[in-house]
Amino acid sequence: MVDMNQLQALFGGTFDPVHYGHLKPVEALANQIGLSRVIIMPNNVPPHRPQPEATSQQRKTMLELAIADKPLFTLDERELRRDTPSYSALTLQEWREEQGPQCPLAFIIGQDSLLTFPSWHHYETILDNCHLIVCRRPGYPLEMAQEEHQQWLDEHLTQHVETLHTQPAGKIYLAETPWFNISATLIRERLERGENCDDLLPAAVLEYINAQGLYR
Ligand SMILES: Nc1ncnc2c1ncn2[C@@H]1O[C@H](COP(=O)(O)OP(=O)(O)OP(=O)(O)O)[C@@H](O)[C@H]1O
Ligand SMILES: O=C(O)c1ccc[n+]([C@@H]2O[C@H](COP(=O)([O-])O)[C@@H](O)[C@H]2O)c1
Repeated sequence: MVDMNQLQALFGGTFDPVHYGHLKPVEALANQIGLSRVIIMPNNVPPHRPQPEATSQQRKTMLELAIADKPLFTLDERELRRDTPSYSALTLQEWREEQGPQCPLAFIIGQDSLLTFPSWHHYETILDNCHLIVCRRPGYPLEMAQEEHQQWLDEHLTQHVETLHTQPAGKIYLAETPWFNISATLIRERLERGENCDDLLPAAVLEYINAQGLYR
């Protein structure tokens, strides 16, 4: 019998700020595939984008507020402790070394991140250390732009949740999570224009943003 509590999942991001498009698909995912815990990991120096508007400390505080009443989530601060680019390949290698070779591990990303994944630092090594679990995101194609990357994706795809719980790494799972048309960019733009964001992120996070005068 498969022990469905073995799989550990890390969810990395910039979270500038954290919003329902991060939290709700991952909560649905946890129910669908059986995750008792998701470890949220904010980056410090995002490798492929400009520096965030909020400081690392502010982004961490917003995450703490967002997950305070959600026991599914815990926070991992390892990337915040490094001043070098937060390369996922390095982080996941380190996590694998801590957890040992047999433990099933996964990295959760959104569909947009899958599309850029082949441009990530040493991307081909990431699947040596973990599975990739991809949440749906509206507005992004389901196919990779280049044929060779589509081939790479096809070679690693699995539709079997059990495989994620029994094999330590190496598979890509496209989860059928609900769509949320929310981005941190949209929230920053709306806040700059003084528009309402009540339905886009947790109230405690919004209160903190207002108290700090962020994204004005
Ligand atoms: N609405 C969403 N649906 C599914 N996945 C999402 C959504 N928003 C973000 N993600 C995923 O969460 C992870 C962290 O995303 P990130 O912190 O960059 O948020 P973002 O909203 O994309 O930010 P920004 O607009 O600043 O680029 C990424 O893997 C991303 O694909
Ligand atoms: O390692 C890389 O080269 C790399 C390139 C782009 C993104 N990432 C990671 O992917 C996660 C989602 O990224 P983002 O930019 O959508 O927040 C986050 O943990 C990033 O640090 C990692």
